[in-house]
Amino acid sequence: MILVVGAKGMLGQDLMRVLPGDVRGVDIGEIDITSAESVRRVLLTLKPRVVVNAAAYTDVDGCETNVELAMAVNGEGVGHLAAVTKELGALLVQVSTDYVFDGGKGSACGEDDPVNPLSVYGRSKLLGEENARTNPDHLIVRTQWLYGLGGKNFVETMLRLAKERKELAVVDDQIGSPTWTVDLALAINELIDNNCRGTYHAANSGFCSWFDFAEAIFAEAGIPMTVRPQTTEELGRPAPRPLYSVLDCGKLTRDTGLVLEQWREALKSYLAKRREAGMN
Ligand SMILES: NC(=O)C1=CN([C@@H]2O[C@H](COP(=O)(O)OP(=O)(O)OC[C@H]3O[C@@H](n4cnc5c(N)ncnc54)[C@H](O)[C@@H]3O)[C@@H](O)[C@H]2O)C=CC1
Repeated sequence: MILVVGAKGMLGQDLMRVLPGDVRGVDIGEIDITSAESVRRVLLTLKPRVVVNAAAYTDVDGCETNVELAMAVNGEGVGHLAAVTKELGALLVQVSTDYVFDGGKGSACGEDDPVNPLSVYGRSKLLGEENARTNPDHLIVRTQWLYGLGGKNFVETMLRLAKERKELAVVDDQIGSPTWTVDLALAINELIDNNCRGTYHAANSGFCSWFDFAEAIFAEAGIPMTVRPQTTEELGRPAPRPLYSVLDCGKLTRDTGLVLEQWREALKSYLAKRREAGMN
């Protein structure tokens, strides 16, 4: 059985839809990964063959002021999962982030590039990676700029703001790859299926700035909107972000044969799914 932890989150919901076979999901209410006792109880009862951890404290700016919570969920919580999966002889799949990098390289980051997180969130996720590795049977999947049904994300924020405004300022000096949670779930499935172990990058192909992404969202959704470029400094968010954090996903392709679709194609598929689901 595959157990998805954080099954009610944005990625968790798509993992539940995409992963084949006997899949169970747990989230807050049934498990609290910050508690070693809770993790032990749930995992020893269910005895999964694979645990995919999509649970996290994902409020990047919130992490700056809630350091203890960030470390407990994103760091130590993964340690509890690693200890019990190791005891069970189960694979632990840990979802991580481009924010473990500082974005200073200026070209796509490979799995073995040096890490240097700029934010509390990035540091907490890096601790999660280190803790995941205490189970030798682990898979760490770094991804970025996620959007999906049933989650707070940039696409939904843009579409909501479009109902209130005719003009928006969007950051144009952060570069990355917008990634649809369905495509990430497919990549995680391929990695598990191909018995891959260790660290992998998985994101939709191509890259852009948040500004480019906003323009694409409005163009594909057929919404007239004036988008103005803005710098990260002008926006002034609490947590520093890497400026160039494109992930090199070549290892994923070499080891599984999978190339994730171009980000703009994925965006079109997502917008079509939203329409099918009756969202506007
Ligand atoms: N959203 C994004 O743009 C990115 C997300 N990631 C990573 O991808 C993964 C999935 O992210 P999202 O789906 O956006 O997250 P989300 O915020 O939508 O969902 C997280 C889930 O974790 C659960 N959770 C929180 N604390 C918990 C605890 N103590 N015990 C058990 N469950 C708990 C929440 O109830 C929620 O259902 C996370 O590991 C995140 O760090 C990586 C890169 C970018």
